[in-house]
Amino acid sequence: MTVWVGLTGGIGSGKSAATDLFMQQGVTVIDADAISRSLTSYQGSALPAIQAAFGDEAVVDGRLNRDYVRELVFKRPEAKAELEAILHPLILQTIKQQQNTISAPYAIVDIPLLTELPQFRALVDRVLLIDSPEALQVERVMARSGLSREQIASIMAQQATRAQRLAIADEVILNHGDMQQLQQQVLECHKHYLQSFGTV
Ligand SMILES: CC(C)(COP(=O)(O)OP(=O)(O)OC[C@H]1O[C@@H](n2cnc3c(N)ncnc32)[C@H](O)[C@@H]1O)[C@@H](O)C(=O)NCCC(=O)NCCS
Ligand SMILES: Nc1ncnc2c1ncn2[C@@H]1O[C@H](COP(=O)(O)OP(=O)(O)OP(=O)(O)O)[C@@H](O)[C@H]1O
Repeated sequence: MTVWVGLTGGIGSGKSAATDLFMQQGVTVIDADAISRSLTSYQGSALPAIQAAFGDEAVVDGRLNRDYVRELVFKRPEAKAELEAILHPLILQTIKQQQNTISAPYAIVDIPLLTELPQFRALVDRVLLIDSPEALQVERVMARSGLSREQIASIMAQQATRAQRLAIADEVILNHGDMQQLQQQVLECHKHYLQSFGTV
């Protein structure tokens, strides 16, 4: 029986950086965000419903017009709820299908909105939080993407707070240093999971 670790954290907290490091140790990672992207990539199965809900501008050249939809959903909570009602059941179903193909002492599901969405919590046995000071989240996302400080703030306002995430976490990696410090914490956490759940 695989022990499922739900890895979560806010925008720019370092989830991808941490999952890359777990994968380097041979740990299997299911990525909810990658599933969401494949559902909305070229001819993705969620696109007809999204086009029906948001209009022709939402789908361009057979794929999701992410700039257009991002503007809509992070400005209007009812639009966000509508997009989530289309995507989340499909993401949930795909994660379950992928979980059924994996056998390991432990494996990870990277779910950015684990704190916000109880239906996703049911997929995992424990929660690993990648925690980062909010100011650092903003700096990292600004350095990585073309998003403005205001756009990042409006996304963060719609995500759980640090305190809410800490309240559901079984393990916490505080990602406030350099990559080497993150790597060291990932290795310690991996060792702890292997000691607790068996060897890979
Ligand atoms: C709104 C969309 C089109 C924007 O796409 P874009 O490529 O610009 O951004 P990206 O997906 O990288 O998300 C940017 C940041 O917003 C956060 N975010 C994404 N969706 C949500 C949401 N529903 N609620 C709160 N934060 C969200 C992400 O965690 C990320 O940190 C896209 O995020 C989307 O389809 N979201 C709905 C699906 C979803 O809920 N995914 C999140 C976890 S499975
Ligand atoms: N400890 C660190 N030291 C230096 N840079 C880091 C560190 N952790 C993460 N970063 C950088 O910060 C940015 C955000 O990290 P990452 O993409 O892993 O976050 P994320 O939580 O997956 O973000 P999102 O929710 O937006 O997908 C990336 O450019 C990453 O390389």
